[in-house]
Amino acid sequence: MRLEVRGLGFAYSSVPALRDVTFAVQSGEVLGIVGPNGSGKSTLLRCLAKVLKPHVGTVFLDGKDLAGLKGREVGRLLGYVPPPGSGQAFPCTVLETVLQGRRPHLTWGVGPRDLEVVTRALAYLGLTELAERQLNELSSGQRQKVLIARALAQEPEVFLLDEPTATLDLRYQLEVLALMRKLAKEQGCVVVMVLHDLGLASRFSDRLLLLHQGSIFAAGGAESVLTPENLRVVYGVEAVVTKTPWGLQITPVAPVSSSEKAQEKARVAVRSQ
Ligand SMILES: Nc1ncnc2c1ncn2[C@@H]1O[C@H](COP(=O)(O)OP(=O)(O)OP(=O)(O)O)[C@@H](O)[C@H]1O
Repeated sequence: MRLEVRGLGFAYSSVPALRDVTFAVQSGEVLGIVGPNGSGKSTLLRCLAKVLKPHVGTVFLDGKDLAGLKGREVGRLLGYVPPPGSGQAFPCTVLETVLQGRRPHLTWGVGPRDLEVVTRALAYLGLTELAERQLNELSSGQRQKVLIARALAQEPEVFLLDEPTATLDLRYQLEVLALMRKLAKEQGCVVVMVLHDLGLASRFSDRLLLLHQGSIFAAGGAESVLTPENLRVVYGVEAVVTKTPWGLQITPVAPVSSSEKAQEKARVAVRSQ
């Protein structure tokens, strides 16, 4: 599987949110998307998930234009986990919600293999005991786990996860991100995930895409993307970046004043010419 994005652009009404975004992710790779609030991360993921239609540019899945794929086919290929707090909790139980993940695979109703996949997904996220509970009776972290379990049950080739760990406790942050790496490395899935935690992003991603005002500001390995210089320009913070055996540790020290930020931007622009 190869997910390729060429010249993608999107605007809400006439306000641009993404400009000329181009990248590709191969089978077995984990791509982390990072960037400050409003930089376009969720919009990009929603374009990849076919929730939004890009105004320009194309998303290809193994060379096929995503725009031309039918719902069922998209459901078998793409597993999308929306960001925490988006959308409403429907009047469904946990089990019913996770079973929805099997829908693109069903022909004659739910079979033993579907139940096996769903049972495994529930167990993996520690949800077995909550299977009969209504979704709207859960905590936000528990609800997030249900949506991740639903994507697992879908057994897609591409996982698109928007802040999957934002509401999870420490253990499940690690469990979910380690599982995504395992699915990429052992089953050849493509994993694209938006993460605000730059330390976790550096640890669990093969490559990072740093978005700034709707465009790709930097792309590549964590050490080349999460430099103090890039963090200063894009996030507007002075930060100390330390290499650890568990990825990079980013310590924000102080905000950069707007005049310093403008000067730094100009310096970077001159250097990149
Ligand atoms: N439904 C919408 N209508 C109008 N503008 C929107 C809408 N959703 C997002 N935007 C705007 O599009 C831009 C990109 O938003 P997006 O949600 O993609 O950013 P993000 O990087 O995911 O931010 P965050 O880290 O805060 O989740 C922002 O300027 C935002 O205000």
